[in-house]
Amino acid sequence: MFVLVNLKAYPADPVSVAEAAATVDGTAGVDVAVAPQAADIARVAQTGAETWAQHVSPVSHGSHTGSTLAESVAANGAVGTLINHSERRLTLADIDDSIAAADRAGLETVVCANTPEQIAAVAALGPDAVAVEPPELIGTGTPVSQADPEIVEDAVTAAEAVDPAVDVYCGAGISTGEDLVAAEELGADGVLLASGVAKADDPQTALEDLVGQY
Ligand SMILES: O=C[C@H](O)COP(=O)(O)O
Repeated sequence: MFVLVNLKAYPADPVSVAEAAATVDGTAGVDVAVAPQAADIARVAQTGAETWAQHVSPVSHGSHTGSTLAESVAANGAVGTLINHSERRLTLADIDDSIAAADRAGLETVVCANTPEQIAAVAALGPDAVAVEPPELIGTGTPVSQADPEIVEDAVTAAEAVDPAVDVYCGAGISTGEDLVAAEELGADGVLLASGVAKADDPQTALEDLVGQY
């Protein structure tokens, strides 16, 4: 089971969370990675935690002020990237170009989508994985696996029909080991989570509990 902890723009200390993630990584068959702000990628990667970008721009080297270059995040230690997170939406053409940019840089790709229909569309673009997240549940603490289990099952079916090689993750409101088990039982290969760890009083304990309860 893969767990990607997205730190978004929360004020949690990215290095402390990464150190905690590195400590629990691999426990009970759970692989834990951290996606910090782009500016924090290098120091997060230096902790030894598996480090991801939250976004890469659909561009290569050139005149693209303000971009997040896939080659740059890879050079600073990221091994993968989210694309089209619900809070960083892209056009379908830009999703395609961001996947191409990530592929050029050797980054793994997880493309997010809101619905099973969108999951089918982005799975056709050849990412390593897709992630379904109902926006209305993000940050609520109500796990998608409880509030809308059908969307996870339908996303798994939709991705499988397009490309069985594409892994399927789910996210929104996930914070406990029980949520991980529920996601897995719905067919997910992993989860995205954020507030359950980044906004916890003690992110290390939150991660230890998450993995310990799985
Ligand atoms: O990338 C993570 C997701 O948007 C889930 O966020 P959440 O765990 O705060 O609901």
